[in-house]
Amino acid sequence: MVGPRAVVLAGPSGVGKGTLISRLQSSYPSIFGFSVSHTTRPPRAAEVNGTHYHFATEAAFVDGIAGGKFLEHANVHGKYYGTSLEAVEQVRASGKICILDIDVQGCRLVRKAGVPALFVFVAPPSMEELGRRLRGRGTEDEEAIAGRLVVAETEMAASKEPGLFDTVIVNDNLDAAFDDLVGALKADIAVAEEAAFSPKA
Ligand SMILES: Nc1ncnc2c1ncn2[C@@H]1O[C@H](COP(=O)(O)OP(=O)(O)OP(=O)(O)O)[C@@H](O)[C@H]1O
Repeated sequence: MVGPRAVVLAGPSGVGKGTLISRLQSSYPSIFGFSVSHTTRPPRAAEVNGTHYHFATEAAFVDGIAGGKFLEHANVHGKYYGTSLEAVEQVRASGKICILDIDVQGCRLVRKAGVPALFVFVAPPSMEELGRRLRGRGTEDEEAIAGRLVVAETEMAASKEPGLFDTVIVNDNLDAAFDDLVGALKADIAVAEEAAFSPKA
């Protein structure tokens, strides 16, 4: 089975990507899936290799980067994290739509790798509203919020880059944005529903 294409959600921090993703999952259980990331950080107590993360040594991870294994990767406080092409393919092979919540640079790499996906940019109604949401969430201090707002300007510019995003959804009213997202994914959801409800051979 080929399976449905992935959905890539990008957009400034605080725009509501996580909120939209939770809603997709609760409205369509068993249709969406997440790829299992690789990391070089040690497993925590209850974490299972291959389920929560693929735990890797730094040497193996660095080899993987050189070998083009990762669609995107980052080093956070000295530990590597990455999404492998194979992990995304595994979700697709299971018949689910793989959700990728990545930054604009990651989108460029996923495009370049030729991964079949719908590329969605989630935009705020305004920078003022984006700032309000970041403050309202209460998870970052003022300095971090200011930094995120600066990055957001660059991301907004990238959203206009020709051929990068298939659609831009403005998350003003959450219900309307969710309807737009589901509308853009209509055909993909139908493919995944077919896979979920047809008996496996
Ligand atoms: N349409 C909306 N109207 C008002 N508030 C919203 C809307 N969508 C999301 N929010 C709120 O904005 C805040 C940021 O949303 P969320 O955490 O989903 O953003 P995010 O894009 O996933 O951010 P990050 O990339 O930093 O994880 C949350 O407090 C959320 O409840």
